[in-house]
Amino acid sequence: MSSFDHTKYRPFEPVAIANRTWPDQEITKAPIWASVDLRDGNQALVEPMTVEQKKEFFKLLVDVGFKEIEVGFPAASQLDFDFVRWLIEEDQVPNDVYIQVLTQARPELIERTYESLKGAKKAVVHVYNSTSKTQREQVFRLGKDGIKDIAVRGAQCVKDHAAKHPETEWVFQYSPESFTGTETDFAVEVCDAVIDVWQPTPEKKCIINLPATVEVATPNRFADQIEYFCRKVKNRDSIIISLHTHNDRGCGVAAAELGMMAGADRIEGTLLGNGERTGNMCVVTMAMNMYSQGIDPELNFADMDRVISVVQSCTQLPVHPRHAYAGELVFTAFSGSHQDAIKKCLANQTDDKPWDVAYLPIDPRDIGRSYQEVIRVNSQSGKGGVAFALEQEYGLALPRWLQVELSPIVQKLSEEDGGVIEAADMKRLFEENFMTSSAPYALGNYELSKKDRDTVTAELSHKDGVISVHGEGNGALSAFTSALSAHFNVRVDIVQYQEHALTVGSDSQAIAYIQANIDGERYNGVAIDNDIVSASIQAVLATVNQKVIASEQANVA
Ligand SMILES: CC(=O)SCCNC(=O)CCNC(=O)[C@H](O)C(C)(C)COP(=O)(O)OP(=O)(O)OC[C@H]1O[C@@H](n2cnc3c(N)ncnc32)[C@H](O)[C@@H]1OP(=O)(O)O
Ligand SMILES: CC(C)C(=O)C(=O)O
Ligand SMILES: [Mg+2]
Repeated sequence: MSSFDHTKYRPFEPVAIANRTWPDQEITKAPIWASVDLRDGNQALVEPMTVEQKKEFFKLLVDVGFKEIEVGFPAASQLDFDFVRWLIEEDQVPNDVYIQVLTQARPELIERTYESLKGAKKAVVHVYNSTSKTQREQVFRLGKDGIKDIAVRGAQCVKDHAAKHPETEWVFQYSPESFTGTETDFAVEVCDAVIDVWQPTPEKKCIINLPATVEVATPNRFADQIEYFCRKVKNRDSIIISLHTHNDRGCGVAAAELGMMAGADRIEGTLLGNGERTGNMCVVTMAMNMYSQGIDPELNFADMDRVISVVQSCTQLPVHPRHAYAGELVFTAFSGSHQDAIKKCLANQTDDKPWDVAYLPIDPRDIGRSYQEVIRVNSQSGKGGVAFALEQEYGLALPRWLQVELSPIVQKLSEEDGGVIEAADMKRLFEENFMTSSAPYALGNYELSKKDRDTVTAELSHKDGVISVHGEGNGALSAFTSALSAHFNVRVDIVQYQEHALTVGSDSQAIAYIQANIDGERYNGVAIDNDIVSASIQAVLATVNQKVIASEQANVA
C-alpha cells in the first residue's frame, strides 16, 4: 500500500462502443500533418518566441514539409498578429502551404483574427470553445445548450467574415476543446451543430479537430472515442477528422496512432513534443515510427540535427538525450552484447536488403547520424564495441583473438576513469600493448634469400648497439622466428596470424597481427609497414620484445 489517497481520483468513464474495429486496422499512409509549434508550443514557453525566432521556426517547418502550419493566436498577442502580417505581406508562405490561426469562439477575437489574415492566399481559421463537463459547470457555468450556442455563434461569425474575403482560400476548423473530458455524444452534438453552419461538402471539407487537451485515459480509450465519434458525426465524407493529443500520461504519440487507426485523417503536433504541461504529441516520433515500418512519413527529418538545433534555440528547452529517434544517445550502444550484435548485423547489412539490424530500429545515417556514434565504449562494453570503434575510426580490422586481448585492457581504463573511452584512447592502448616492435629491439636492415629453404639475416638495434640474427625456415616469417628463437634462447611458435591493407590513413600500408606462444606464454604483436613481409616480421619482433621486457621485469623482481 502506498501512502497516497487514491480515493481522491475517479477513473475515466469510457464511451460505450460495440464492435470496435480500430484494433484490426493498420496505419498504411501518412496523415495530413499540421504543426502547432508556433501556437500551442509557443503558448507553453517560459519566454514565448520572438518574431525572429518564429521566422526561423516557420522556415524549418516549411523545409521539413508541413503543408498546414498553425502560426499563432493573432487576436491574443500583437507579436502573433505582426508575425502573421509579416508572413502575408512579405510573401513568405509557399503556395502549397496553409497558414492556420487559432481563436476562441468570441466575435471580437474572430474579427481581429480575420484582420490579421487580410491578403492571405490560403488559411485555416481554427475556432474553439471548451465543451467538457468540468468547464461547463465550473468555468462557464453554462448548460450544454449554452456551450453549443457559443460554438454555433462562433462558427457563424467565422463563416460571415470569410465571406467578406473571397480572395482567400478559407478552410474552417473547429475544436471542441477538452474533448477527452466531454461526453462523446455531446461532442458529436456540438460538432454536428457547427457542421450545420459551415455546410461542408466532399469537395470543400471542414476540419473537426478532436483534442486530448488533457490526456486522461489509456490510448485505447481515446481510440474508442474517435471511432465512436467518426461513426456518429454527420457528413463524415465532408469533414477531415483531426487529432490533437497531449502527453499528460506519456502516451501522446500512442493515442494519435490508435486514433488514426480509429479513423482520423489529420494529426496536429509539435516537433520534439514541446507544448502545454508534458507537451503536445511529438511529430518527429510519430513520423519516424511510420518510417521504421516502411511507410513514407511525408515529412523529411534527414537533417535531424538542424531540427534539434532550431527547436532548442527557439524554445530554449533541451532535447532529452534519449528522446525517440532524435536524442543524442538513442543510437548509441554501450553494453557489450548489444555492441556485438550491432557490429555483426551491420557487417551483414547491404543497401539492397531491408534494414535488419539488432537494436537499431532505423539506420542512423537516415537522419544524419554516423556509425561512429552508434557504438561507444565504457565499462559495460565488450570486445565488439572496441573493435567497431577502431575499425570505423582507424581502419583497424582486429582479428577476434586480438579483440579478446584488447577488450579487458580498455575496460580496465574505463573502470578507472569511470566514463566513455574515446577511439583515440583505445588506439593508444592498442599501440602501447601490441605495437611494440621498436623497443627494446628495433628491426634494421634485413636480407631474405630463398634456396632450398628461406633464410633471413637481420640487424636489430638496441640501446647498447646493433646485433645480427640469422635463421632459416619455411617462409620468411618462419626464418625470422627461428632467428629470434636462436638469439634469445626462447621457443617462439606463431599461433595466429592475420594481415590486411590499411584503408584509412594511407592506402599503401599493410598491418600484420601476430599471436605467438613464447616459452608457453601468449604474446600479441602488431606492426604496420609499406611492405607486408616487413610488417609481419616486425609483428613477431613485437611479441619477442614483450617477452624480453617481461623476463627483465621478472629478473628485477
Ligand atoms: C487548450 C488550448 O491550448 S486553448 C488556447 C489557449 N491559448 C491561449 O489562451 C493563449 C492566448 N490567450 C490569451 O491571451 C487570452 O486568453 C485572450 C486574449 C484570448 C483572452 O483574454 P481575456 O479576454 O482577458 O480572457 P482570459 O483569458 O483572462 O479568461 C477567459 C475569459 O474568457 C471567457 N471565455 C473563454 N472562452 C470563451 C468563449 N469561447 N466565449 C466567451 N467567453 C469565453 C472565460 O469565461 C473568461 O471569462 P471571464 O473573464 O468573464 O471570467
Ligand atoms: C486549441 C486546442 C485544439 C488545444 O490546443 C487543445 O485542446 O489542446
Ligand atoms: Mg493543445
